[in-house]
Amino acid sequence: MTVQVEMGNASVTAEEVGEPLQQRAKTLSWSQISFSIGKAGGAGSSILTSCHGSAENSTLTCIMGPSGAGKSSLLNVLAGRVAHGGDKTITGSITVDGQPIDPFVYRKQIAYVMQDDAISPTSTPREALTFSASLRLARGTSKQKIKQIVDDMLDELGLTGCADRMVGGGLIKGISGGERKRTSVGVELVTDPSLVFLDEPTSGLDAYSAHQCVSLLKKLSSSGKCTVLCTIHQPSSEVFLQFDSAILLKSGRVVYGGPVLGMQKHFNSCGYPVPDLTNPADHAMFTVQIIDDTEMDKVGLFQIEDASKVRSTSFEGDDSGGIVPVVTATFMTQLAWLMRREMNGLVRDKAALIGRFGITIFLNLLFGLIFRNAGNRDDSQEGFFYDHFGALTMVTISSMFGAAQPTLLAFPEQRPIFLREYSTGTYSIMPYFISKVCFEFPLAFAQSLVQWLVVYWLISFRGSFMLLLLASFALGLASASIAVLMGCAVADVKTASELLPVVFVPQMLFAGFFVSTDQIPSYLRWAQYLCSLKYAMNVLSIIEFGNGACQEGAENACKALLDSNEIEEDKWWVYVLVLAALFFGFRIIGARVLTIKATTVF
Ligand SMILES: Nc1ncnc2c1ncn2[C@@H]1O[C@H](COP(=O)(O)OP(=O)(O)OP(=O)(O)O)[C@@H](O)[C@H]1O
Repeated sequence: MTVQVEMGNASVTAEEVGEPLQQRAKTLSWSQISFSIGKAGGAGSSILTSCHGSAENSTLTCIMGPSGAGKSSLLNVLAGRVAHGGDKTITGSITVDGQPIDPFVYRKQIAYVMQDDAISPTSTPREALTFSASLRLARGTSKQKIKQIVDDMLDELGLTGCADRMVGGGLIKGISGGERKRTSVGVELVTDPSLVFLDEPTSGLDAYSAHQCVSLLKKLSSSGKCTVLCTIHQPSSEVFLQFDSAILLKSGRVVYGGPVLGMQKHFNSCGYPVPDLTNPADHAMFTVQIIDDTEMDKVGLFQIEDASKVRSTSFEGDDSGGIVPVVTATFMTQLAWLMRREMNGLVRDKAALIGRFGITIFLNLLFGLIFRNAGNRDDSQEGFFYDHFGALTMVTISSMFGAAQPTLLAFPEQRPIFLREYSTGTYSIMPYFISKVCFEFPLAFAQSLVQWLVVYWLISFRGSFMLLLLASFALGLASASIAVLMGCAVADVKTASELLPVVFVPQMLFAGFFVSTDQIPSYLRWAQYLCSLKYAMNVLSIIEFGNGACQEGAENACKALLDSNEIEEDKWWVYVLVLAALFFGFRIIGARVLTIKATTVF
């Protein structure tokens, strides 16, 4: 069957778009929704208690209430984005157009726009929407159709003027906050959802942009394409009156649920009338915060669900433990789109690129000038030998930080984007990591090449240029893997930066720079097996001080250096294998950490 639907100015068929476009705006109702954390019935464990309400077909509904009232929790429970199981208990009944649903099963049909705009800063709104549509619409949707859908959506969201400017974020200048929010909405809407949920869509926007944002949601819902439900903090009266319905929560209970114009009547009838010329939303928010729950019960301010409308429990959570995304696009399509985005990110974030190579050149020039000719002096003299070793040490340490630091600083910024996209089934973990590695390899190689071009002849290293370059390239990749794991595990750049010394400084202790391995207490020596710097240093020491490169007359010093750090020349390949294992091992653990996080992200 072909279903004809309107998409902005264009008319497309369900078959052409490839999505089940018979999904039109739907009515979502819920009854007796309770959500608790901790042992059932335990004190203070209840977050939502017997909540009821509905978001009627083609309407705009807001969930409001004081901070901690349970707005986001209710939205997440309705969206199936909070996992039942473990210490979380969710019960109640949810229906879509009268049919009971399990939100865990239904969640893919609900577009969910998170509070923070997790969009790639180097993408343009057009690219962000095209990326989402290409990976989330059904396979076989033609490029032409996707272009049409994206163009229409940009037009509808008022983004045509900035469609080809970068979204921006961090140090990258981009479109305004309101435009970014609309882009986030568009990224979800291109999948043609019948229910759209937004968590605090106006947060961080000025009064005008907040009004514009809600106007847009109103336009979307009243067009009949979708039903919109969002949480909101303290709306102005202009914003409040744009909503069709409001649900007011306090302490996880419903104070009011119904048409916005009925809220005033509810407060009037309970003895707390809205004064003239007062925003009813402000009055409601102030009133529920100054009256305690016992008094609210007494005066009937908490709305009890009409007994005739109470539905028996239709789900009790499936104890699925989290979201298991279903990816629509093929592996190659995912990889191609991710690679394209990585490429754009690399080329467009010029500051990051200049910083990375600029710092590498500056530091290595400094080492080169300080240790000038250190490799050509008489290594049989202890002082000269240690200058030579010191030069190798400094260059190696800078290799490690040079590769790890940019990754560590960039990854926490990309993490929320991954979590959003992975949890909505945009792509799976494998193409994501492959696309990252594909760009990291040439970048890390180029960085090592620049480094050794600067220092090799200035310091007069004795080992083979190519081998020294390859060893520090391997170190760069392995160190970046540790940074990826840290970036996967922590939520923000600040925490990542604070953790940097904890992870990398101990590596220097085990690498034999300051204390030889045989001096480290045996019960701590195991830690060296996790240190990429240690194994890279083993390889680099063999290349620079091993049999082939050691100066005549300095053989004893070279041998003592290798022996004291337990470096065996014929085991160089073992050290290379350990570096490869660390490279893969840390990345696999990082991927696992991220996917676990994505299943419980809400
Ligand atoms: N995973 C959780 N573990 C423990 N407590 C939680 C969890 N999620 C929510 N809560 C608690 O439930 C209550 C409601 O939280 P929720 O985030 O839903 O409130 P909110 O109304 O959206 O607040 P805000 O407007 O400040 O975002 C809060 O007291 C919060 O601390």
